[in-house]
Amino acid sequence: MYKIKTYNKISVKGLDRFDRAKYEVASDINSPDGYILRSHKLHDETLPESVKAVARAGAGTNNVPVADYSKKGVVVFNAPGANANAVKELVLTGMLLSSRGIIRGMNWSNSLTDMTDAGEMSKLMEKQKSQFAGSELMGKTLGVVGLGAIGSMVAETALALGMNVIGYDPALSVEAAWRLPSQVARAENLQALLSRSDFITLHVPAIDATHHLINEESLKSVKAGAVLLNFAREAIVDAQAVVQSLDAKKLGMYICDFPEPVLLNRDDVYATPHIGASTAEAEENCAIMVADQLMDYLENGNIKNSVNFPAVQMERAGSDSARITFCNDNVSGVLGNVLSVLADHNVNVIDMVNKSRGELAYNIIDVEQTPAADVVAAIKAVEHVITVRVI
Ligand SMILES: NC(=O)c1ccc[n+]([C@@H]2O[C@H](COP(=O)([O-])OP(=O)(O)OC[C@H]3O[C@@H](n4cnc5c(N)ncnc54)[C@H](O)[C@@H]3O)[C@@H](O)[C@H]2O)c1
Ligand SMILES: O=C(O)[C@H](O)COP(=O)(O)O
Repeated sequence: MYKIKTYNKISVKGLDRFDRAKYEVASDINSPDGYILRSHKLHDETLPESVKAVARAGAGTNNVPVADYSKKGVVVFNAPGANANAVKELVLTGMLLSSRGIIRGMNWSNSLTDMTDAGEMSKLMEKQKSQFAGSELMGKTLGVVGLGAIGSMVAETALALGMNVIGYDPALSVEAAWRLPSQVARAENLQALLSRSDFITLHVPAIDATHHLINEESLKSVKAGAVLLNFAREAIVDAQAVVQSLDAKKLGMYICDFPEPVLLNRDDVYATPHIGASTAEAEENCAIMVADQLMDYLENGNIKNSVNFPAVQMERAGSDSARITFCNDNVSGVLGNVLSVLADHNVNVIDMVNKSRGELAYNIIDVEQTPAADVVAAIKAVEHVITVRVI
């Protein structure tokens, strides 16, 4: 029986993927084999030794101490792209809200509670409406910082609305580059993007390199009146610097998914409470994706969409074969030494795969018979081996 501990509200559609004959799934569980979570922060928690994998039902993994878990051989999964459409739609909403007098206009309408005559109200409205006039998105320039799953979708939608789109992404993957519409112009650097954009939208992960990417210095480059949208992470933007720029009438508006005390009750800030991925569809997509990935890892050792381990998949060699998986420091000789252990114990290898990523290597070895406990112990004792499983 595998045990899965859940944190946060995980879609039932995802949890229902776990066959309850093989899995116990609960928020309160001892010695779990795996976690499924959303934004719950794991940095200050002790990880039980039983945990083999952590599945983040979402995109950002900055709430997981990934480097620390890598050293322990714990696989961290996420759900790339599974909530991208939800975020894209909210970014689009933010752009529309910031360019038209929607919120101020609605607030004004709702303030007319003393009026009882519809005709009078209509007359007043026609007289006052010019103060809520806005501008159109068509023809404006959108700068997209980070052109991954969300950034590329936002870029595509903006193009469809008749906007000009420029993008900046120094770490763009080949796969993401293929996805990108050819009309997206490339900005050489962040400053060039900021100086040309009417709207700037951020879609980068929260990592050291992106901490306060938008700060007092970078805000000097924005066009007067530009709108900044941050549906990525709080840490990417220095909110204090944003407020100063807004007060100086440099930045026009700040639309974000991360309220901070300094941002509250301002007409030029709209801050939603981290609801970018909070749609039924996105929650389902994410939960289903990570549940499937977690099960395939626990039952077969296969790894897909991990943020710290290489992608590794291998068909089972046969129904009566056994599978050994192990991860190790990515140094030479470890696989050879493990194979020597198997040879010394007359364990015949049928098929195997070995892949590495950064400082880690991961291996799946199918063997003719289930290895005895002393064989597993001998593999574990090989220098640089971190974890071993027989499944
Ligand atoms: N508000 C929400 O609810 C919500 C929902 C989903 C994702 N997010 C956040 O959005 C982020 C992006 O999500 P995604 O699904 O598009 O991820 P992704 O991994 O598909 O894309 C991120 C992109 O950022 C690029 N990048 C990395 N460092 C960069 C830098 N310094 N400058 C410019 N580009 C850089 C990468 O190359 C990649 O193309 C997530 O990491 C998460 O923090 C927030
Ligand atoms: O990185 C993400 O996927 C989002 O920030 C969503 O977070 P949530 O799952 O807590 O809504």
